Amino acid sequence: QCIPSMLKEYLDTLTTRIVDAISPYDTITIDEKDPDFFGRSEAYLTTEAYLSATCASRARSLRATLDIDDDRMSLSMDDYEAVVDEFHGANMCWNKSKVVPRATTIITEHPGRTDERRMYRLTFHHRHRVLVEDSYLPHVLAEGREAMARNRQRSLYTNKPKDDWSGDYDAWSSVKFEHPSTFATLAMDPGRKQQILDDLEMFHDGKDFYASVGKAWKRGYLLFGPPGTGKSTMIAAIANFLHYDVYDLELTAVKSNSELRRLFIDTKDKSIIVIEDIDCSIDLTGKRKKKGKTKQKKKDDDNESKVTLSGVLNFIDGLWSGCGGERVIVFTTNHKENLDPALIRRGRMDMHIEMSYCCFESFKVLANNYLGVTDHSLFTEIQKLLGEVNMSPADVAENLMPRSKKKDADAYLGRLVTALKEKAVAGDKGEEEDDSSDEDEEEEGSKKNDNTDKDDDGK
Ligand SMILES: Nc1ncnc2c1ncn2[C@@H]1O[C@H](COP(=O)(O)OP(=O)(O)OP(=O)(O)O)[C@@H](O)[C@H]1O
Ligand SMILES: [Mg+2]
Repeated sequence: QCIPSMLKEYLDTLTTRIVDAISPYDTITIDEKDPDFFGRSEAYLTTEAYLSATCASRARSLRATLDIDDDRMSLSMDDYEAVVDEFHGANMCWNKSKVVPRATTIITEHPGRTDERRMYRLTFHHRHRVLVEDSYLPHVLAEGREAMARNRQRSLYTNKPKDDWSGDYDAWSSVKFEHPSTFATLAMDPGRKQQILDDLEMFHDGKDFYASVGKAWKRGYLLFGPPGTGKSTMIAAIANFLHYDVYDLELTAVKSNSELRRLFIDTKDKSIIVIEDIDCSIDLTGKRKKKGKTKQKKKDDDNESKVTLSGVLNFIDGLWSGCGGERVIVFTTNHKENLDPALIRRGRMDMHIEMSYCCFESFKVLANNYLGVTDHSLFTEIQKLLGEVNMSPADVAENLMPRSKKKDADAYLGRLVTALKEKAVAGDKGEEEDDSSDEDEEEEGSKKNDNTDKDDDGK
């Protein structure tokens, strides 16, 4: 403290030069404070996330933090700890240190807040300099961002009516997204499920590919099928698989195309934008017959919403869709045939996924989910009945739902057999669930279909 600051600076510089001259190691420092903003630098947070996800647990002394709304503690290296990360045969040594200001002149209202500055310092051999700059640091950045995306609390957003918007970023309101559905618990044809997973993985890791072919980094999925076949459940499973936020767009509350554009611009990256029951949300086609419509639908039509088909098409893949990246757009409908072909052509809705009545493979997933049963003497009979009767996975699940803590598989499977038999006797092929008495030609497509893997591609 007695050394004048100019002399100290000179001594520091001299020391650094001497060390550089004799040491074979290079160092890179990543500072906690962002020089341009208050708050912590992105480089520091990303590095911390990378180290926590990869090698920080090897440190003996760890620091635990709990963010507001978080359910579990996150662990990172404690101050003055060091860990070694191996990358392509080279040792990357990470230290965490902190600088404590010599004298605290400001006493803040928050006693816990100090002017301490933490930093990560990466030390590596000089011969790995190119490797570090060209490969290791980009690797740390990419993996760190991925880890941050995995750890963050995800949200479910819904659009507010325009009158309630205030400020610049208030078009959406949100709650925590905590839906438990996953692809493991989703009942559908295993081959089709794998295709969807592969497609999602390709999309998720496809940033460079999309850039190389000059396409905006987004993908559209059309989920269609009768009620209770798992369309909404699939959306939650996709969100959990990709670790994305969900924007549930209520199209009937949007009054104009410009409002729609503004809503789109206000969505963040790594998100799924969902429009459920797109055919009921708005009359986009002009083709739908009016005679069988319910009162509610008629009222919606009378509202003369100014959102037009071209507005929605622009929203999906107009120029504006290029702002930001990593967006998945999902439409659901019970009646694919009512949608305008322009709306669902490939490039807009890239993959058409039919969710159909419960097949035996789907039933096995549900039996395992609900009863923990993978085989049973009633399975053969159930397989035969499911081949004859259309029952939605929602109805099958309801029959398998345990009514007490004691899971009596015999009783619940027996109940399902009875329900299937009753349906078979009634000659009910599932159409009673279909509220579309007004539809002109109802195709066979939405009827019994064990081959859930058929879509327009013939996939
Ligand atoms: N394929 C499925 N796998 C697992 N559970 C399912 C499946 N389909 C339906 N279920 C169960 O049935 C309930 C209703 O399903 P969901 O809301 O996903 O149907 P939907 O296809 O979106 O129906 P709607 O067309 O009426 O919106 C869910 O809560 C879920 O528990
Ligand atoms: Mg639904």
